[in-house]
Amino acid sequence: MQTFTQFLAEMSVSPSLNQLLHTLTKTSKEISHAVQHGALAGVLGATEQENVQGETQKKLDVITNDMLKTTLAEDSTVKGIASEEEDDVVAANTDGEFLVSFDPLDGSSNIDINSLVGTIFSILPAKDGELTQQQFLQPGRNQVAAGYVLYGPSTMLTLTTGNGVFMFTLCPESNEFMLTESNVIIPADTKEFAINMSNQRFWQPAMQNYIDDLLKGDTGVRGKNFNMRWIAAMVGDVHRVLSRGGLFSYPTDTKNPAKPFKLRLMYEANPMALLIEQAQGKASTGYETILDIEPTEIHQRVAVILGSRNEVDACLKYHG
Ligand SMILES: O=P(O)(O)OC[C@H]1O[C@](O)(COP(=O)(O)O)[C@@H](O)[C@@H]1O
Ligand SMILES: [Mg+2]
Ligand SMILES: [Mg+2]
Repeated sequence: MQTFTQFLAEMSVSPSLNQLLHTLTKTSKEISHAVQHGALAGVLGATEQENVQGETQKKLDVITNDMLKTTLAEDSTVKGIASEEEDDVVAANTDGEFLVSFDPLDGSSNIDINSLVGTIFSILPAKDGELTQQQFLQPGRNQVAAGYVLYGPSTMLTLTTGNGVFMFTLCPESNEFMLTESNVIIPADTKEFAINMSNQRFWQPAMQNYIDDLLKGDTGVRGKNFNMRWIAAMVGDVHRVLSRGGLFSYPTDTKNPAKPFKLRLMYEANPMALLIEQAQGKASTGYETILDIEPTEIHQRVAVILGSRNEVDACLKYHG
């Protein structure tokens, strides 16, 4: 079984990307350790603060954000950082080649119930000149690498550098990520979907009609029964889709008219969309391919429909 270091050498990624990916994985091992200690370390529960998006920060949101921010700022390949938990972009090294966007702890509402959480990251090429938000506003198609680390029964890293999707499992004895799945391919068809059904009445008619037909099962136009799963952590739901297929969606809704979308483009939708496309799946907003969106703001939100390509196409037909 290959170690992560051996894998990167074989993939012949550039020395700078190799260095950055090692920084990210090293920090993720430390996060995994912090998450595992949970209540023992007194890191569960909320802080008194809100992030720029008006969400109450969990203690571990702040701790994991600081861990990644510190190690990435010390990495000479990193020019700037954008995080869910930072109002603005953070400058690192003037000559750095990369911009790193991340969700330090995805699914953080799961942390207090000892359920799945993860770290999502996206790496973009840096441009010349001063570090501003503008540098980050590149379509997801430009990502040089993307992935996530899932802190579950095993800690797993899922990575693409644009040449397929690879999964690694953290060995508790050696503390090394070991390659456990190569060239992950999502089955084109599925009988499983993931959506927060409690928002049903707030969706657009297209999504209401699509889900209605899934629920009718073999008595409806789809002619087959579907199962439903919802982990409430995108990282967990996308990991299941990559592992056995499925459709995952957080669609447009009118629950809070000021916030029609929930998931963030730069550090949730884009990295997951790259992994999904690299595994031969599909990722759309319903009207636009996620990786082709020209971002206008680092914290912007988008509707997300992703997974098994034939099922995503079936859903898109309802969107006209
Ligand atoms: O609470 P809901 O509506 O089920 O939403 C769950 C979604 O929110 C998120 O948790 C948002 O992520 P954060 O925990 O990083 O804010 C997604 O991971 C997940 O898909
Ligand atoms: Mg998140
Ligand atoms: Mg988060």
